[in-house]
Amino acid sequence: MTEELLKLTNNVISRMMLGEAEEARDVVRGVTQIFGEFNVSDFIWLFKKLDLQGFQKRIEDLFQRFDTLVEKIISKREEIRKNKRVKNGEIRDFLEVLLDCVEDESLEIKINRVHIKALIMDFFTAGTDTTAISTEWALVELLKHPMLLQKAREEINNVVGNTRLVEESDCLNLPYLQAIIKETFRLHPPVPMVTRRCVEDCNIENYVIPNGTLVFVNVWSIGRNPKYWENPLEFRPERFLNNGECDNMDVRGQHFQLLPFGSGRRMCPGVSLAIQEVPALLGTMIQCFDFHVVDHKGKILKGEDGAVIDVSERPGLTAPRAHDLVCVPVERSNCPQLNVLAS
Ligand code: HEM
Repeated sequence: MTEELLKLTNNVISRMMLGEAEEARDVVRGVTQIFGEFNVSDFIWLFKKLDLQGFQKRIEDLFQRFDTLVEKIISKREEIRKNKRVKNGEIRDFLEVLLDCVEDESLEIKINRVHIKALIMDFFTAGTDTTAISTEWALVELLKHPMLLQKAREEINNVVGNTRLVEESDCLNLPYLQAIIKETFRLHPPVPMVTRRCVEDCNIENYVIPNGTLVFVNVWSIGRNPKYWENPLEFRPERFLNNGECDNMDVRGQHFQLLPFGSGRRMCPGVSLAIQEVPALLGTMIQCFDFHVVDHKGKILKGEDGAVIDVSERPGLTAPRAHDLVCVPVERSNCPQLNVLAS
């Protein structure tokens, strides 16, 4: 499941940006992993110039692989643009818009090929792993709590029915599904730490934080703090519901006890996309499939056994599961796709 979800979110971002599905998964996982690793040379001045853990070589290798991939895509598109006239009303992808900007002499802020590559890298890194991780954690929690899964399915069945798939536009009418996703963001924020650079000396509760300090906001720990959350380690989507409707706590950085997308002007610019993509994806999956989880010995876990699914995390810029989620999706008998085929 881990691999398939990453493939899917990679394809979504790739088709929006580049108009085609390009394989950047391995590079993206490599980048997010290296971001979170402890580099001795960053902390011990004497070792500053030594690359004791081989980071430099890994970074250069990732850079080369990504650069070759994007260079090939941009060159191919430039060739196509030479021979093509833009038609009115034509839907254009992100790369097309950026290449227009490179050619536009009148722009106040000029952008060049290096900027385009950086933006593509940024969006791949920030928008694929995060979305896949959120969906995977939500699915894991539902598999561990079959009653909640059942409730989510009933809601989908009542609101959407079984003649069509869940769509993004349905999500507003699926408060329980939304609560599941908020609860997943609380317990398993895909980006566990948000960083800020202190721009002036300040004093917080008698701690002096000098100008220039890099400050880490531990979003993961805030989401599990009993000061803000009742029984914080319990996965309970109901905490976000008020008389069956979504409460007013959102994930857009206004409620500081829940900051999966950060806050302020550097908060995640992909939030609007993510909060449509994750529920639509999770909703469709639980609408269409039952999942039989396979443990690390290859044994299929059923019923109560599902509760033992491992929930340890792997460190990095993002916080994915330490072990891939391996499960067998079994098509449900009243799956909308089957119904469409039968009619
Ligand atoms: C569930 C999905 C996602 C989560 C949890 C998430 C979370 C975050 C967080 C916590 C930050 C740092 C914010 C801060 O410092 O205050 C961030 C930054 C960013 N995100 Fe997301 N993100 C997600 C999806 C996306 C998507 C789909 C895109 C793009 C299509 C995206 C693009 C970005 C970019 C470009 C930045 C850097 C912004 C900057 O430094 O100014 N993210 N994201």
